[in-house]
Amino acid sequence: MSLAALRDDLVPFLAPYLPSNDVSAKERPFITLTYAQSLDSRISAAPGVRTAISHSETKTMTHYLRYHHDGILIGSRTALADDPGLNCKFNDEFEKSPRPIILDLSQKWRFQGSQMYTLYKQGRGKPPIVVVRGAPTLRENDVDYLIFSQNERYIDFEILFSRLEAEFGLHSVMVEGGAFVINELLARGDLVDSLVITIGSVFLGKNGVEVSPANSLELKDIDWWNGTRDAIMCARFLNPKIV
Ligand SMILES: NC(=O)C1=CN([C@@H]2O[C@H](COP(=O)(O)OP(=O)(O)OC[C@H]3O[C@@H](n4cnc5c(N)ncnc54)[C@H](O)[C@@H]3O)[C@@H](O)[C@H]2O)C=CC1
Ligand SMILES: Nc1nc(O)c(N)c(N[C@@H]2O[C@H](COP(=O)(O)O)[C@@H](O)[C@H]2O)n1
Repeated sequence: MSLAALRDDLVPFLAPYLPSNDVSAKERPFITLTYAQSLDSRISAAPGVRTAISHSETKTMTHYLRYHHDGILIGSRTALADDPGLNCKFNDEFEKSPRPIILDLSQKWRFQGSQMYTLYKQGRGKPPIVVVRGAPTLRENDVDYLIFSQNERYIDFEILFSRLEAEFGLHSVMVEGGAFVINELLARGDLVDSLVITIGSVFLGKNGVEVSPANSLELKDIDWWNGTRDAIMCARFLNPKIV
């Protein structure tokens, strides 16, 4: 199904927070942390339940962000629970789809049979990079594997992002979730260049999957957009040092 048209005022609103076209050599990609949350800071109604929070206006905004990024990163539980497409439907410019990156150290998720696979085979999405620990137990066609040492329990995002730039030439990556990944990145403001949060006018309640940083955080360069049912906050971290 086609997306709703992008609201005109979203273009100047988002412009200062988008990756620049500067392709000079950098150590890591431009990182945008972006997700949709409820008023009570939940990103889904319950663990493993795909939950629509965004209005059609802000859904289109997400695809506009996808249009502007080389990669899109999610954790394995989001891949397994949501079976997301992660392509770019903005103006049906599927060739602008970002490269999906799945953090799946123990290789529980499969590309074959997924929505991403269907879209790729239809020429409407890109094949994924799967981040694994040790040699992949199963190598799927068209998947690139980014292999970390067997000893790694959790990957350091600084190293991951540098490798995505150096080995795959990704100059910009948007991190979409889920909660585990978002909370990790909220603690690594030094790695996040832009924060784009959609706030839906809904409460999801105590069973919902919560996002919240371990410590308080201050933001700068804050701007708000008001839509029919959602708001979007764009910002940067004020003191992006690990505490
Ligand atoms: N509303 C929204 O914008 C979004 C909502 N969601 C929702 O989030 C929920 C899933 O969130 P979670 O359960 O928190 O899982 P998650 O999607 O954050 O995945 C967590 C898993 O990712 C891997 N991982 C994360 N960080 C890692 C690291 N540093 N190194 C190695 N592996 C790492 C691990 O396997 C970990 O168990 C789903 O219900 C989904 O619908 C997901 C994305 C966006
Ligand atoms: N922006 C946004 N709003 C919501 O309400 C959401 N539930 C999400 N979820 C994220 O989008 C992925 C689905 O992508 P496709 O539409 O299948 O391409 C989902 O896996 C979450 O990462 N995002």
